[in-house]
Amino acid sequence: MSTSASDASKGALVVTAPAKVNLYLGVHTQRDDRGYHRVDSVMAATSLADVVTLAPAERLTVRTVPEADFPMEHNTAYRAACALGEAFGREPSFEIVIEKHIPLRAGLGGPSSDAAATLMGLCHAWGINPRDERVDAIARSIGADVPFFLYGALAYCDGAGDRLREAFEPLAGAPIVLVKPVCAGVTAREAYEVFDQDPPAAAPLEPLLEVLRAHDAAEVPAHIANNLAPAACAIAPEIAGVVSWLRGQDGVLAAQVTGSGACSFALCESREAAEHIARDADSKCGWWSCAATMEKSGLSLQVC
Ligand SMILES: C[C@@](CO)(OP(=O)(O)O)[C@H](O)COP(=O)(O)OP(=O)(O)OC[C@H]1O[C@@H](n2ccc(N)nc2=O)[C@H](O)[C@@H]1O
Ligand SMILES: Nc1ncnc2c1ncn2[C@@H]1O[C@H](COP(=O)(O)OP(=O)(O)O)[C@@H](O)[C@H]1O
Repeated sequence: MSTSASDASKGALVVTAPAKVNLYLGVHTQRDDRGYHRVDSVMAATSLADVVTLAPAERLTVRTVPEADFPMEHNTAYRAACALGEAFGREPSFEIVIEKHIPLRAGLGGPSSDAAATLMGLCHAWGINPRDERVDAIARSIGADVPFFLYGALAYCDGAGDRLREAFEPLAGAPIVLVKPVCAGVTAREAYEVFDQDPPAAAPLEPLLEVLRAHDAAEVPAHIANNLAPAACAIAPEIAGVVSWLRGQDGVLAAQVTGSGACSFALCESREAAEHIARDADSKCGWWSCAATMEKSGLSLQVC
């Protein structure tokens, strides 16, 4: 008989793994040694989250609920556990169960957040400082966005998007709505490939950084930008329809594709507006949607 996520949580570590939105994404044409693009990325953790439970077991297993359409060995949580075990000479003998709430191929950073949650859980179990530079190196080897989730809730990262440049006081509680059209989704790899065919210039970054340094929430919507969005829309044209629909809704301050899509987000005037838009996106358009807020912290760990 298979165990449910709640059975597996007894005597375990439970890590809340938030989704992110890119308040700003500026992709540049320069690449690093791995072929990764240089990016400027401002990411914010949200209240939408996966739940990653790690329970001691005879061997490493990773299971998602609902079940994933790809092998366990490809799961970022599995790869993170193997890499950390190898680096620190430990056997990652844990049953890891990921309750998935963050949609796949959405630009919401689910795979990265799950990997970061796994690293945080194992660091706790093994008495490793998550700020250890070996942990940071493993994080960025799993995915460019993984370090962000280990850093906090609102941060500017550069390099491949994997190097913390500046952390800001979070815009905690700011209402947002997430909307994803019905489509197969967009992977980061596909979006960067299409970007290379005709790279649009990045929007100015500094105005948003200044507004975040001043914690001037009212000015944030004016500076939301993403020059990977045209590539995402070329791959899944439904995304452009979602963004323009969001921009036409009452109570929307700004709307943009998050990361490589296929999800978009809108900053809203109020929670009521975000909830109303989420309901309409679902009932009138048949899209996946979620009213959420920006979070005051990133990953959070509980010992059960
Ligand atoms: C686009 C962004 C924006 O935050 O996120 P998502 O939309 O995926 O959430 C990130 O740059 C994605 O980060 P992440 O999803 O961790 O990417 P990875 O798994 O490391 O990389 C997947 C593939 O994307 C491309 N890639 C990624 C990052 C980068 N700076 N340049 C790239 O060219 C590479 O082809 C790489 O093989
Ligand atoms: N824990 C995980 N959660 C979701 N997807 C994962 C996970 N581990 C690996 N993947 C793989 O990552 C792919 C999505 O990657 P990507 O598009 O870069 O992420 P995002 O959802 O942030 O846009 C999925 O199609 C899946 O094959």
